[in-house]
Amino acid sequence: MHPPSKLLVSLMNEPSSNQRPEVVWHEQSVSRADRERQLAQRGCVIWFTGLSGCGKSTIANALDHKLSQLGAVTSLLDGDNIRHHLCAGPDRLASEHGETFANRFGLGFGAIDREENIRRIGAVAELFASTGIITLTAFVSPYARDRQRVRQLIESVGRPGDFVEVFVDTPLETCEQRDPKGLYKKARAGEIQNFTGISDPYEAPAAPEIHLQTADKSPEALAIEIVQYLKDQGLLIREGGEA
Ligand SMILES: Nc1ncnc2c1ncn2[C@@H]1O[C@H](COP(=O)(O)OS(=O)(=O)O)[C@@H](OP(=O)(O)O)[C@H]1O
Ligand SMILES: Nc1ncnc2c1ncn2[C@@H]1O[C@H](COP(=O)(O)OP(=O)(O)O)[C@@H](O)[C@H]1O
Repeated sequence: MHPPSKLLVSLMNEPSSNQRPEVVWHEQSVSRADRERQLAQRGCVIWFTGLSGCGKSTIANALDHKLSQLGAVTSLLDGDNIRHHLCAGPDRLASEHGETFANRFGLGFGAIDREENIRRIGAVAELFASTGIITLTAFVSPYARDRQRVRQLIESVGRPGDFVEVFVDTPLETCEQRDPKGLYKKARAGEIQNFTGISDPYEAPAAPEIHLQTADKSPEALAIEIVQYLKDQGLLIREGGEA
């Protein structure tokens, strides 16, 4: 009886598909604590949520600037911008990737598309926070369950308090008066479907870490409220600079 050939032995030892080990997590030699020590700050996610036009991007930008002045290392992920690439819609994907791919991976504004949008950016924000970066995210993120899932991810990988939900509480009437992109007008005219606040729901946070009452307050003043919270919570280890 000839011994089995080397090829046969290797095939016999090849794990079958249902035995293939799960995706394995690789520990890194540089820890989160190492990175945060180097940056002299705690990685965290500052999650802005609110209606379109409520001031998320403006306030997040003002906060980003103030944190930068304090020497903090930050990143700002903005819904509109992210929907150009990572979470692009089918229209943006079709020419490069084809209709099938675009319809499968392109994101619109239906509930399940928003769920995926927030899931993706929550995962990206976790990667940033785990490298010690103070990560600002500005997304309508209208569904409480989607935001809660991101909170659970961030705080399970890090610790409670690493997810700071900022409710930018601007009344719908004010947002509609502002309407900087003319979207409310189009939504009222039925030209846009699933528009948050008009033809789609917005679930206000029940217990956000920061509830910004924006009426008669400048973006700068609102950003300072957030800086103060971060200092009070010990998330801004580094001091100095004008907040
Ligand atoms: N149907 C509908 N509903 C809400 N918003 C809409 C819609 N269509 C386009 N836009 C523009 O897209 C921006 C919201 O994208 P987000 O990724 O933040 O939305 S979500 O978190 O997935 O709900 C949002 O940007 P901001 O105005 O800066 O919030 C809108 O300008
Ligand atoms: N605190 C504020 N006071 C007055 N206007 C504001 C304030 N915050 C934002 N705005 C204005 O409201 C409009 C929408 O702001 P934006 O940051 O784009 O909102 P969002 O990102 O939530 O859609 C912009 O024209 C902006 O200049």
